[in-house]
This record gives sequence, structure tokens and C-alpha cells, in this order.
Amino acid sequence: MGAVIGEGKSLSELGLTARGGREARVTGLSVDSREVTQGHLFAALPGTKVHGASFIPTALEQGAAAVLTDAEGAALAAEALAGSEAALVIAADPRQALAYAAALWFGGQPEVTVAVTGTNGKTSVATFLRHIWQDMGFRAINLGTTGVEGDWQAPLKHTTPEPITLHRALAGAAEAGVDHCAMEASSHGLDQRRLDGVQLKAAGFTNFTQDHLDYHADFEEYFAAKAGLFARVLPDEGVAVINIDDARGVDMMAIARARGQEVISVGEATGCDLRILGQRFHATGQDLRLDWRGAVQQLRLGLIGGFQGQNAALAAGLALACGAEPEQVFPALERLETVRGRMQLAATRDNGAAVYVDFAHTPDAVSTALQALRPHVMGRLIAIVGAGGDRDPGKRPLMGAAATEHADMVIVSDDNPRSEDPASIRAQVLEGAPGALEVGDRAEAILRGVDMLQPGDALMILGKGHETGQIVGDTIYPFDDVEQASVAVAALDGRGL
Ligand SMILES: CC(=O)N[C@H]1[C@@H](OP(=O)(O)OP(=O)(O)OC[C@H]2O[C@@H](n3ccc(=O)[nH]c3=O)[C@H](O)[C@@H]2O)O[C@H](CO)[C@@H](O)[C@@H]1O[C@H](C)C(=O)N[C@@H](C)C(=O)N[C@H](CCC(=O)O)C(=O)O
Ligand SMILES: Nc1ncnc2c1ncn2[C@@H]1O[C@H](COP(=O)(O)OP(=O)(O)OP(=O)(O)O)[C@@H](O)[C@H]1O
Ligand SMILES: N[C@H](CCC[C@H](N)C(=O)O)C(=O)O
Ligand SMILES: [Mg+2]
Repeated sequence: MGAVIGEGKSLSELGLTARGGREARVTGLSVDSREVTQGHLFAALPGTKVHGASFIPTALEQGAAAVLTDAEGAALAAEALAGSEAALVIAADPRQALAYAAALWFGGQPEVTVAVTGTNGKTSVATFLRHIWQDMGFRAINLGTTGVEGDWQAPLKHTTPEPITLHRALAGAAEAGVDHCAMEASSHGLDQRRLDGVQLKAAGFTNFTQDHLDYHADFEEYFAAKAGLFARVLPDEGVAVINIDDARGVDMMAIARARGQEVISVGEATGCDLRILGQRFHATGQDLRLDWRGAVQQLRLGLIGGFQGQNAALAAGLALACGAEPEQVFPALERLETVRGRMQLAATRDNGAAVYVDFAHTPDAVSTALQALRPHVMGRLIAIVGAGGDRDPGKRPLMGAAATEHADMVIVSDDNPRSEDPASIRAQVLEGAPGALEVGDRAEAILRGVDMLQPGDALMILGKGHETGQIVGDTIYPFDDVEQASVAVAALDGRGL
């Protein structure tokens, strides 16, 4: 796997050239000065709040053997660098240089690695793909929002972690014998070049709608970040698997084609390589009829919601892109299980009314999830919705409006207010959901929602999915929507837990 700490690697082994041709051996890589120890390479990156170069003096005091930064960073820390023995690497794009160096430092990754981007559906597609590969007998993982899962496991704090954490995980998995990996490429991750050092066989695109406009200046910048997966990270010989039912799918396809990448188009449109011919819904899932380059496949999925069928098709397209045989891929879809916190049946009341938990945290996802549940509900559809603090405020009223449009009754509650005032976030969601009931405390909102359920009704709790905490300020309080749903049903139906 990676280099032995203490022995280290030289800068040239990491693909880095220091000013004046200086060579240095480094004993580790750090992106945060607080983690620098003797002999480390400190990557002083231009940040969103501060330039990492402001921490170069601290990193040098802590024994950094080399510093990687850009010209601005080198100028900012000129004095400290001049008085130090450390080697200085100046790169036009230090985040990308760090990504390549991290790949070389850890030196291994699962042989077949693919990445999935898109506003919604990344975790779902990556998890389905991992299940398909496991079904085929491979040792496989998915890596993203829910951590590293499958034949090797590790918790992660980010959907696409920074390169040091990312390559540590990829190399750890490869060392444990994992040969297939499906990872998520978030727009932050792509913009910050976090996965530029990963060697991809294929890449997938799910869809493009509003999210993260707190970070990206506008829709086009957000799209450009996602397009970087095909324009930059996936090599020319890689395969692009693209949902062309999405309005921006055609743009993404043009970017892939311009690179000379093979494209597998997925969607309902005539001429798609993997065409969705039809979806028929029943109580616990759906029948999916597909056409793979002229051969019709019909299968039964144990997944609720049309979009889950689309995600499963995209995952199948990615497996095929990596060389799997259709005879192995399509039967495997029948054994897919709901991803934790995505359209998950959390509890059922004695009167038969069901409670679902879903991770919809964008306006499009709220619409999609509620519309997906509608055919399964004969009575009223009740939705609990909220929006996260320190995240794109523009999506809040739109999420409220989406819930109002697609549910019969809406309760607005808290979802990770973080550093913001929860009441003010709720007020912004309520702007789009004027008739909604406001219940800030999420446990109480769930209890109220469950209490409203009549026979044939359903409650959909949106926004937190698999999450196990409610983030208020800097504190994470234990909170699990699935658990709270069971608690509420048990309390109201007089059952023990
Ligand atoms: C907004 C964002 O993406 N920030 C990332 C960015 O940090 P930044 O540019 O904001 O950092 P900064 O505070 O300006 O500091 C600049 C530099 O100084 C360094 N520093 C800072 C303080 C110090 O004492 N010493 C030090 O060296 C920092 O490590 C950083 O490299 O670069 C850092 C290093 O690579 C990342 O850790 C950090 O992710 C933060 C923690 C984060 O929360 N990111 C979230 C928003 C994120 O990436 N989310 C996506 C999408 C989720 C989704 O799917 O919806 C994800 O992939 O998880
Ligand atoms: N193909 C899709 N089209 C529209 N909405 C979807 C699709 N797939 C999933 N969703 C919605 O998005 C929610 C999140 O799904 P998932 O976790 O797979 O997305 P993600 O892209 O990984 O999200 P994140 O940005 O948090 O990593 C789901 O719970 C569902 O409501
Ligand atoms: N990866 C997403 C998850 C959001 C989930 C939602 N519960 C929230 O806190 O907004 C984000 O960090 O924007
Ligand atoms: Mg995800």
C-alpha cells in the first residue's frame, strides 16, 4: 500500500518538482496545518475563507519538510519560507497537484473504479452498482455520503473526501482485496479536484437541478463543476454513462463525445443504448422493462418509485460499461434492496398507514420522492419537510413549494439548522408552503404526522434519510427519522418497542 511512515517518499516520487530542483523526502501529507508532523508535505491551498498559506509558518514550526502551494501562497508566506530549509513546490493548481501526489503516496486503488455525479441519486446509483458487482461475485465497495460500504468499510465525513482521506480509503480497500469501487463525485469534490488522482474506467451522470448555490456562483458554474468529471477526470478511453432524460444530459453527452469517450445513453428516449421501455408499479416495487441495444429485458424490482428504477438502470449501464455481461447484470437488479434512508418503509400503523423516510434535500428531490410515493397511497399523503442551515438558502422556499404541490398536508420542521436560527430557516421554507403546519421540534413533528394517519394514508419524512444526528450549532444530537417513526407508531398504537 502506501509508503512506510518514517521511510517516506521523495518529492519526485510524488510527481512534484520543488523550486531550484530541491529534492526532499516527506513522511506524510497534510492539508491542514494542525495535522502536520515532522517531515510532512503541507499543502497550503487557497481556501474559501482563508489562504492555507497563512498557516505555512505554523506548519514549518511543526517540522514540515516541504510545502505545496500556488504563487499567491508562496508570496504570502515568502518570509517564513525564506528562513526555512523546507522545499517549496509551486503549482498553478495545487489542489490537483495534491490529488495526484496523494494517489502516488498511497499507491493503490480498486482496479475497476467508477464515479457518479449529479444533483440527486449519486449514493443510490453507487450503492446499487456495488450490489450488482457483489452479486456477480466481485469484492466491491461504494464510497460517498454513507461512508465506505460493502466488502470494506470506513466512516467518511464527506461525500467526496479530500484526496488524502480518499486515497487512504481506496488504497485500504484495494489492499483488503476489493477490486471494484463505485464512488460519488460531489460538485465540491470536483471543483476542488479532490478525485483528480483517481483512475476511472467509467463515469455516470444522474441529473442536474438546484442545490449548492451557496458555494457555486450560479447554475452554470455548478454545471461546469459536475461536467469536470467527463471533461477532465474520466480519461479519453473511459466510458460515460449518461441519463439523457435529464435536460442537461445532452450537454453532458456532448462533453464526453468531445473527449472521444464511449457514451452509453440511458433513458426513455428513442435510440437510448439502455432504454427504459416501461415501469409498472405495484405495492412493494415495480416491473421494469428495458431494452439493451436491441435485447428486451423485463424484471421485477423491489424498489418503490420511478426514479429508483432510473437509478437502477444507470447502475446497470455502469456495470455494462465496465465489461459485465447483460446476463449477469439484469438478473442482479431483481435482488437490489432499498438504500438506507431512500424511500425506506420505516413503520406501519395498526390501521395499515405507512411511514416512509427519504433523503430528499433539494426541491427536485422533494417533488420526485412525493410523486413516487403517490401511486402507492389511496388516502392522504402527509409530508414533513425542512431545510439545512449553512446550505443554499435559495432552495428553501422551493422545497416548501414542492412539498405543498405534491402532498395533501405539509409539516415544516427542523433539519440540521447548524449555525443558523432554526425559526428563520422554517420561515423561509414556509414562504413556499403557506398553509403548512409549523412544528420545529422534529420528534414532535413526526409524532404529530403519525397521529394524523388514517387508514390508506402515508407519511413521508423528508431530508435526513440515513442520518443519525440533528446538528444544532456545533452539537450533533442523536436523531434518527426511522427510529423516531417507530417510536411514534409504538406510542400511538400502544405497542411496546
Ligand atoms: C466549502 C468547502 O468545500 N470547503 C473545503 C475547503 O476548505 P476551505 O477552502 O473552505 O478552507 P478554509 O477554511 O478557507 O481554509 C483554507 C485552507 O487552510 C487550511 N487550514 C485551515 C485552518 C488551519 O488552522 N490550518 C489549515 O491548514 C484548510 O485545511 C484549507 O485547506 O477545502 C478543505 C480541504 O480540502 C475541505 O476540508 C473543506 O471542506 C469542508 C470541511 C466542507 O464542509 N465541505 C462540504 C461543504 C463539502 O465538501 N460537501 C460536499 C458535497 C456534499 C453533498 O453531496 O451535497 C462533499 O463532498 O461532502
Ligand atoms: N434519479 C433521481 N431523480 C430525482 N431525485 C432523486 C433521484 N435519485 C434520488 N433522488 C432523491 O434524492 C434523494 C437523495 O438520493 P441520494 O442520496 O442517492 O442522492 P445523492 O446525489 O447521493 O445526494 P447527496 O448530494 O447528498 O450526496 C433521494 O432520497 C430522493 O429523494
Ligand atoms: N450532502 C448534503 C446533505 C444534506 C442533508 C440535509 N439533511 C441537510 O442537512 O441539509 C449537504 O451537506 O448539503
Ligand atoms: Mg450522496
